[in-house]
Order: sequence, then C-alpha cells, then structure tokens
Amino acid sequence: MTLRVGVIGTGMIGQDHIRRLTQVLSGVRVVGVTDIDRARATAAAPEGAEVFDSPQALIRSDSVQAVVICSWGPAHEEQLLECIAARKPVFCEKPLVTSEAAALRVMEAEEAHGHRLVQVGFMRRFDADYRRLKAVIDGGSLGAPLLYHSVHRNASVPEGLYTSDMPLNDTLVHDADISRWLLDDEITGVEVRVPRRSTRGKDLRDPVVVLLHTASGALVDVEISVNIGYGYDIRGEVSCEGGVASLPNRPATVVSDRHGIRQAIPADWRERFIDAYDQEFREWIVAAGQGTATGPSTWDGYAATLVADAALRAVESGRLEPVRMRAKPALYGEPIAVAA
Ligand SMILES: NC(=O)c1ccc[n+]([C@@H]2O[C@H](COP(=O)([O-])OP(=O)(O)OC[C@H]3O[C@@H](n4cnc5c(N)ncnc54)[C@H](O)[C@@H]3O)[C@@H](O)[C@H]2O)c1
Ligand SMILES: O[C@H]1[C@H](O)[C@@H](O)[C@H](O)[C@@H](O)[C@H]1O
Repeated sequence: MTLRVGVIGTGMIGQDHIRRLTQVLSGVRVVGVTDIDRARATAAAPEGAEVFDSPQALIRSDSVQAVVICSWGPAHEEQLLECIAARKPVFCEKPLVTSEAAALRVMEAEEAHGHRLVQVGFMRRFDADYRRLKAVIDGGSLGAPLLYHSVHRNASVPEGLYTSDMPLNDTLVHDADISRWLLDDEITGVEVRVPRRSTRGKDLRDPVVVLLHTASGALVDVEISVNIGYGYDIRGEVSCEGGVASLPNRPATVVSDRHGIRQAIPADWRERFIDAYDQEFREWIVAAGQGTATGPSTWDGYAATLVADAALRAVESGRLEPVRMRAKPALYGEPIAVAA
C-alpha cells in the first residue's frame, strides 16, 4: 500500500524531505504541499501533487493520509493539534514546539486520542554511527557512563531567520535528545556559559557551552557553535568507568596534495545525516501506514523543550536551572530507567 503524504513547509528541509519521499523511498507518495509562501510550495510540489491554501486545508483533506511538518518551530503546535484532531499520523521536524506549555497541550491531545500519532525529527537516533555507539554503551563492557562530550558545529545559519534564542531552542534540542537516548538517563538541570562571541555570529550568542546534569549523576557538556565556517562538524564521546566510546570520523576519501593530507567535512546536516533521514522516514512510513508513530515521541519532544527552556533561563540567571518533568503518560511506555 502507498502512504499518501502532505508536506507543510517547503523550505530547506521540506524540499529535502520531498526529494527523499519522492525519489528515494518506496511505499509513499507526496500528494499535497503547502507553505505561507505559495510560490515556494508550487515550485516544490512533485508532479501531480496539490498545492493547498493552508495547513488546515491540507490536514483535513481526504486525499492526505499522513502529514510531514517542516514549518518553523513556533508554527508546529497549531499544526500538530490539527493533525491529532484529524486523527492523522504526523512526522514533525524538531523542535516539537518552543515552550513547555505548548508541549503539554500536544501531549494532552495525543493522550486523549489514546495512542501515538506523533514522531519527532530527532534523526540522530536513526544514524548508524550513533546506533553503534549506543549498542556499545548498552552492552555494558565499558561500565557506567560518567561523561558525554557533544560537539555541535554548523558552518553557518540563515541570517535573519535564525534568531538569538535558537542556539538553545533549535540547535541544542538535538544534543539534549541524543544524550537522554544514549545514556538512558533524564536531564535534571542545565547550566550555560557564554564565552567571547565569534565575530562571525553577528548578534547571536555564539558559541555557547551547555552543561546538562542527569538523574544518575552523569554530566554532558555541549559545544554549540553555529557559524564555525569550515563545515558541519558533529562529534560525540562517552567516558565510562572502564573505557571511552566515540563517534567515528565520517569516512571520506583521503586527499594528499601540496596542501597536505585531508578529508572532506560535510557541508551541512543534509549531507552528514542523509542516511539517517532516509531511515527515520522508512520507519515512519511503516508506522504511519498502520495509523500510528514510532521512534522519538511527543514525550521526547517535551523533554528536549524543557531542556531548551531551562537553558534559556540559565543563560540569563548564570545559575544551574532545574528541569522538572511531569509523570510519564502510559502512552509513551516505561520511563527511561535511571540509577537510584
Ligand atoms: N532535523 C534536522 O536536522 C533539521 C534540519 C533543518 C531544519 N530542521 C527543522 O525543520 C523546520 C524547518 O526548517 P528549515 O531549515 O527548512 O526552514 P526554512 O525557513 O528553510 O523553511 C521553513 C518553511 O516553512 C514555511 N512556513 C513557516 N511557517 C509556516 C506556516 N505557519 N504554514 C505554512 N508554512 C510555513 C516557510 O515559509 C518556509 O518556506 C524547523 O523546525 C527546523 O528546526 C530540522
Ligand atoms: O534546524 C537545524 C537542524 O536541526 C540541524 O541539524 C542543526 O545542526 C542546526 O543547528 C539547526 O538549526
């Protein structure tokens, strides 16, 4: 059976997801698109797809079975609530939403529906290197994880569209999510330190260093640099009681010439995580075809949103800001196990 999908937001990642849903993956067809910029939606629409006047019209259309949300973060809540009201499975790009209150509204609507409909675009969980790293940690041969070092560098971010809060509520959410998933631990507090600003970052706080405290007592340090210039550089290393496990450098041809010996660095997230995005959609297509969702959930989106909120408070207060999660609804399975 072919899953009939509607895409909301046809900017950078919307276009990339339309390409993979149209040219790479099977069992799926993009039947509708919409964007507040209608010309952009029209240009991005695959042959035969309808261009809808609004997200509401797309979500409510009988021709659309499942929805992919690629609009800006602050627009996600309204679109998610529409999808849940229409009982349609929905893949929502990160961040789930941009405030705790919005995350709770989405969670309550999904709970009232009775089963999962929402998958959040935390694609690192589908990346083969992160999956192997997690398998080593879960295997237990290195002992308990004590520290996780996460480096998250963007070559650049779109000027004007990427605003001052976004290093913490748009970029950091990936590191918050992957830390919870890798360490199987909840984040209980957040500290932020801001060094001298990079002149490349204009008015942004860039770089920032974030320290995440976990329930088991492990610590996660995160470097967020969003205008590093040289490429998209994602690193991770877990220090455990009996050894260290790291993400490998990306395999790339080694070039030797008069400048030295070097390997290419991915230009951006599209290149670095191309296979991970394909895999997250493969798994989503199967689940959505069954009327449900898999992988990162509304609960995970909520957890990352709380970390972002705490980080935004911490950058103002200069103190350790607590993260307090509500009880986990049964819908989202067992709570992540934490050490006593
Ligand atoms: N998982 C990842 O690695 C990854 C990578 C890039 C972007 N993202 C996320 O995807 C989302 C989109 O990012 P982008 O880089 O494509 O941004 P973008 O600005 O290139 O595209 C967003 C598009 O959404 C449209 N839009 C915004 N609000 C809308 C609304 N209410 N209704 C309809 N259309 C609307 C805009 O007109 C624009 O065309 C963001 O939430 C971002 O954080 C995730
Ligand atoms: O929306 C993008 C995307 O999520 C990337 O994966 C991240 O590296 C960027 O910082 C963010 O702005």
